[in-house]
Amino acid sequence: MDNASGQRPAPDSQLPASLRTPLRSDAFERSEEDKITAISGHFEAIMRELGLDLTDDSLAGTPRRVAKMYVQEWFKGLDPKNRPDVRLFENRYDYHQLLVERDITLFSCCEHHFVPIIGKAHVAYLPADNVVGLSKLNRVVQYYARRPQVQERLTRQISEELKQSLGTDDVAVLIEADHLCVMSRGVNDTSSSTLTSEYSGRFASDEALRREFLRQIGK
Ligand SMILES: Nc1nc2c(ncn2[C@@H]2O[C@H](COP(=O)(O)OP(=O)(O)OP(=O)(O)O)[C@@H](O)[C@H]2O)c(=O)[nH]1
Ligand SMILES: [Zn+2]
Repeated sequence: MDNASGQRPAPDSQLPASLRTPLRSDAFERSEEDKITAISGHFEAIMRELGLDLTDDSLAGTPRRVAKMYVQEWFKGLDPKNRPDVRLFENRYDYHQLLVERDITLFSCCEHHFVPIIGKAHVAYLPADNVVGLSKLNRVVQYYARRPQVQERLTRQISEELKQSLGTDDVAVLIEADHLCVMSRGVNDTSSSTLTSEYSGRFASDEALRREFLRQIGK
């Protein structure tokens, strides 16, 4: 998504500085293929250091598989070219009540341990002059999730993007997620989960609206 001058937008320039994912200014100067080749070499070094035999036919392709997974799947939301184009439609039907998109699949990666964060996002808004194509809500969640993340920043990035794209402050975001860094290592707690929320506009000021949102997502 290059701008009119043919330049790639700076990463996260649509967000306030405090909400941007920390990225260097040269983050996207190298091609995807160059990144995959370099990461593949680094991952091969990790495997060698662990003592694994890379001539084994099952392990031989792993460094490149991991590198492709990082660049093209797990972390594709770092690259501004993958930011979804949020299509709006004129609100001809005058629908101004709560719209909730619940149970959006969320797959992210803990930026402290590089292991998965798995959960659900629930988003809602009050349509004003425009309504949004529903799938774009899922796409916004996925774009910001597919990065090294902490759940708090992810929640606020989604909220900020939706407010800007939908042209309204009346937005709610709630994320419930399991952190594999908590479940599979460290405290090894497999029953706890983490809930974060961001309420803006009328969701912040109107408790009944907030309760209705929570009721609709089964909370
Ligand atoms: N606030 C927040 N913390 C997170 C998130 N994901 C992981 N963490 C925490 O990040 C912290 C990193 O703390 P450290 O003490 O540096 O790391 P650690 O020694 O691996 O910590 P333990 O997990 O307690 O073993 C841990 O407490 C993690 O649970 C997140 O999304 N938000
Ligand atoms: Zn972690």
